[in-house]
Amino acid sequence: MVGTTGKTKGRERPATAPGAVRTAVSHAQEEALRTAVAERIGENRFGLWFGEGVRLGVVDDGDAVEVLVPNAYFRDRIRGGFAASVAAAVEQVIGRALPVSYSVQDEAEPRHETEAIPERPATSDDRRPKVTVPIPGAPRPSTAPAERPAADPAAQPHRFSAPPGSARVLRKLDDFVVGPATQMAYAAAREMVRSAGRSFNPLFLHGGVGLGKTHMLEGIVLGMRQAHPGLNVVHVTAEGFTNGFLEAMRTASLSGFRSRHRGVNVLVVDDVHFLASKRATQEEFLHTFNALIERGVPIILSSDQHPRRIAKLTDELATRFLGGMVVKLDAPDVETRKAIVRAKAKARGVEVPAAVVDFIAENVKASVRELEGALQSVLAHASLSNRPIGMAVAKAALGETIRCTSQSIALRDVEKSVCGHFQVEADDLKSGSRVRTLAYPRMLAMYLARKHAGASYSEIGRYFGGRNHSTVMSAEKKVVAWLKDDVRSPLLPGFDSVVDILADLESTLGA
Ligand SMILES: Nc1ncnc2c1ncn2[C@@H]1O[C@H](COP(=O)(O)OP(=O)(O)OP(=O)(O)O)[C@@H](O)[C@H]1O
Repeated sequence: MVGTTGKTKGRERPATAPGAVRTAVSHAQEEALRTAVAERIGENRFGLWFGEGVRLGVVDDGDAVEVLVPNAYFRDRIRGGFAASVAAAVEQVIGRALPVSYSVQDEAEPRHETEAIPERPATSDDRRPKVTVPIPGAPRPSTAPAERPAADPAAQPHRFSAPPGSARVLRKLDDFVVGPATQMAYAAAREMVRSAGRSFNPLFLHGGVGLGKTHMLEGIVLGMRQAHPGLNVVHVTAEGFTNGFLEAMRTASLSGFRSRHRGVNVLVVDDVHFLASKRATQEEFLHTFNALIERGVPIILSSDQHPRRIAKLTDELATRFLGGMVVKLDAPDVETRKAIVRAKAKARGVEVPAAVVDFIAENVKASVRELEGALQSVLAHASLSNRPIGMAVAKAALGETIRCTSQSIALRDVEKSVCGHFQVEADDLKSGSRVRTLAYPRMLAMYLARKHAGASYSEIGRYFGGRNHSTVMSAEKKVVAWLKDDVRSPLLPGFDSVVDILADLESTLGA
């Protein structure tokens, strides 16, 4: 049995051809269509616009062709720029002209049922797309499948929930580019897969946005299925779990909800920070967690915060999350960023000159998602302007982004980041209070503002409560001294030292 809940983010190629929702699509036919389009528009453009996330399929019993794209931008660009080439390719491969429709993946109406934990109620404020994984011809099991060996695990994408955004191939651990900032998390993920939770349990991954947590969870899901084919791996988001729980309460079907979650062999939960402040769901999750841990079921969790820093998470849950292995993913260093850009370009079948790789990696630092976006932007510029991928195009594509990024690490960002981390109000941070819980964060804020916002001592003093420049200078001195002595800090639970706190704040700032 599987769950289908999740969030929408970076998409990969969908697990199932778009045509599968209307009719079984021949893989060979899709490949032929892709080749015919590529021949017409050239490999580079094809790699850019028809690579990851775009599918071509004959649908409606051979009477139409559907191009399934990841978002409206792609739809407009492909339809606007390549409709004639697609139509000609269709005529060549199918032997006659067929109408071609362009659908955005998340907007495509699912027409084929999937096996899924029916746990997501449709609510009016539910902004996330309904997630279904079409399985052409697959029988729909009415109960959780018993553990059974799979002949080819990779060929059974329906046995776990496709997460967020969904009908797409899960990302592999092998495609995760490892650097010093993620080495430990990566090793832990591999070990979790190898030992299926016997070395430690749970595994809790945390880190800032777009740093690869979901990618790693997906890699674990795939790895588990390959290494332990009989296991029932369920992958949900905390939001999905919450919605499922609320719906089960509303419809008096709690026992079904419980048996679905407590009967799994591996539970993977993304974004557990979503449980913050949700007392009843936390209570339910705690019982699920306990039941699984007692049976030795591997649990893998991700969050944007350390368990101790998830606001309003009960102590019971935080303690349990801390009971296995807690590992942080940090922002990649420049060499890793270069390796990531090279890997992403290679995956698209595009050659990017070393100077352009360096330019992107040296200037886009905040997250891997932004790095991917920057590469996409450079490739799109080159394609749309019919120019080779070079420094001129890269600068034109990213100049504005880079300018905005450096300007945006401004005082208010520092303030926001510090307030968020220490959970204090901006007004209090700027107040005259000297209590340590405010004075220490204020000093760190001043230090960061000096280091990253390029502001003068006086500007910083004025901003943080109308203080004079000497206050800022002495705050900076103090923080430098803390760093030098590697002071252990009681300031923030979950962090050992001021170095850790600052590293975390700087990664939030994208510095
Ligand atoms: N080290 C890496 N190597 C290759 N790709 C990566 C790496 N880190 C992140 N990515 C890619 O960056 C994108 C964003 O990653 P992902 O969605 O896993 O981030 P996240 O940490 O879950 O973000 P969020 O907190 O917003 O949920 C994905 O396309 C992912 O494949």
